[in-house]
Amino acid sequence: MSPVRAGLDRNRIISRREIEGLIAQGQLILIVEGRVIKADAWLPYHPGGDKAIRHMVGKDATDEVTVLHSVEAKEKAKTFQIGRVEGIWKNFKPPIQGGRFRLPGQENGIDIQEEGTESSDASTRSSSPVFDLSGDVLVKRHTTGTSTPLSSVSSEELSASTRPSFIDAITQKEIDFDYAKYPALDEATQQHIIERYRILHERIKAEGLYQCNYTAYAAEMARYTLLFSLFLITLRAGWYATSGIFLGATWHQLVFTAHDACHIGITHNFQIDTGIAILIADFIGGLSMGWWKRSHNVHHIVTNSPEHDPDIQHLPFFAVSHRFFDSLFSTYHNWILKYDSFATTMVQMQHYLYYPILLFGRFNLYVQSWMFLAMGYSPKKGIARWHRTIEIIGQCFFWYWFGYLVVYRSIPTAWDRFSFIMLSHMITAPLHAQITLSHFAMSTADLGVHESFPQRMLRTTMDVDCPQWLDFFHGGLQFQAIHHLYPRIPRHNLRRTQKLVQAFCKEVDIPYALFGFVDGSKQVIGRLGEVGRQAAMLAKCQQAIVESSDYYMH
Ligand code: HEM
Repeated sequence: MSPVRAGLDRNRIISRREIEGLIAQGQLILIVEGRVIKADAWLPYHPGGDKAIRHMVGKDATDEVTVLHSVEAKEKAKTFQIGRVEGIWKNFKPPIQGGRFRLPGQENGIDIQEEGTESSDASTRSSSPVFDLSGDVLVKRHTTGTSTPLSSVSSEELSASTRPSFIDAITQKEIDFDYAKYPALDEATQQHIIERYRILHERIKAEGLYQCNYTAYAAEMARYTLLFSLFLITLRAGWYATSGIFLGATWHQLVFTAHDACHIGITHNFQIDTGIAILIADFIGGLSMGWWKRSHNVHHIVTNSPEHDPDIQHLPFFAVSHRFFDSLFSTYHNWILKYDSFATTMVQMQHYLYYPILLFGRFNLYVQSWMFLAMGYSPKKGIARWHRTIEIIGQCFFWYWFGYLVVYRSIPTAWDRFSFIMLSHMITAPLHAQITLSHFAMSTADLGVHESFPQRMLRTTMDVDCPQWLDFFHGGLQFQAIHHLYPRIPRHNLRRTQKLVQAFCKEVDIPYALFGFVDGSKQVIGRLGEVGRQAAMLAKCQQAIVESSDYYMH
């Protein structure tokens, strides 16, 4: 890797137009604390993956880079500095998100894209529908308030109407989120939020909240050891179903520590924490730490964005926004999330299928892990280059002890093996519920590139209220909003940090979403039900169109 070339004046002021030109040429330019960073040479080495950087191109990435990195990593980013910018940087929309940029000398033609995606829930709300449903009948609504049944609409008008106009009609009234509750997106307001957020970060550091509570981890270890021992004892005793439950409970609990370690939130040493994460995820759990990091890092940066966040891309089973009806292109998977007839059927029933599907969530994670390792997505250079090899060894180890020694050798009958496998995997379902709970009911709108990082995190993430003695069950994931604001704070300090964040939210007037587990679950089921209802209406509309075309054709 060659950082920036020798003799370059790193403090040269680079104009906005010049930066636009560099990005148009395909360079990975981002801004960190007024420094212009060119990350091209670093990309193959980056432990955070390529997409994390690509989503920051053209943007001020100061807050994302600060909270996702160690101090040393942030210092390293400075070695890729090619210049500086003056004043407050106005974000471009990154190319990966559809931003368009003019090459040098290409002054006319394409407009600078700096306002962000317009295909949001918010923009959908503002467009006026042409068609609507009156009961089960598709009608054309007139501005006068009257409506005409579909059978009276001319065939030209029907064929001219596009699919999105139906989606608009259907989703017009179903938008759940009250955006007026959030601060305005003008520069002064957002800068104020950013300023207070950074001050809060300094306070968090000063109060020692980044220091890991190792005693709390000793208690965690004792719990894991107890659960794992109970799994072995009951297995030995021939109580296979009970044994499966204890193994599942061990996995369920261990995942929380893997999550902490993946965020380098235990020792804060990249290699040690990654080693802990690989031990738990691959060797003990059979899941790929690298797969999880790759998707989770992106999730932290583009939280709840239907096109970009893999954590809400669950078609054909779930759609948390009507925008999925448009068969979106996933920039994470690099494929189209097809909203086909199977998805149409599943999404209409998604609020009933939510919990049953979650029971099988862990099986999906194996598939994702193997795909990740087979594709060789881990960085091949730099500090993370050894991950893939050790993860493949971990997978072999897991299938040896779990698949061969436990399931094949220790359990005698096919039925006992089946019930052991199902129970051990299904018992981890609360974890999947917990992960989805924090985001599924929250906003999925794209409010553009001028929304600050803290506001976006708080708009897209909810916390779960629970008594302190139950913290072990939620494993820190109940403080998801706090965690999204400061992902590397050790888990056992999140409850203390919550108080500070609540005060910050009051100060900057951003609502802090906090629900009990039951209420939060109701919110999620409600959202899934609402989108499911929209899916049913869309299906009816499409059916009506097909029937009316037949009518006109004959
Ligand atoms: C040239 C610029 C960059 C450099 C030199 C850099 C360097 C590093 C390094 C050394 C690590 C290892 C963990 C650590 O020590 O903290 C890391 C991890 C990470 N980086 Fe960057 N980074 C850069 C840009 C970015 C950007 C723009 C983002 C997106 C916001 C990003 C997101 C991440 C994430 C999410 C991780 C965690 C990786 C993991 O899963 O362990 N990085 N980066």
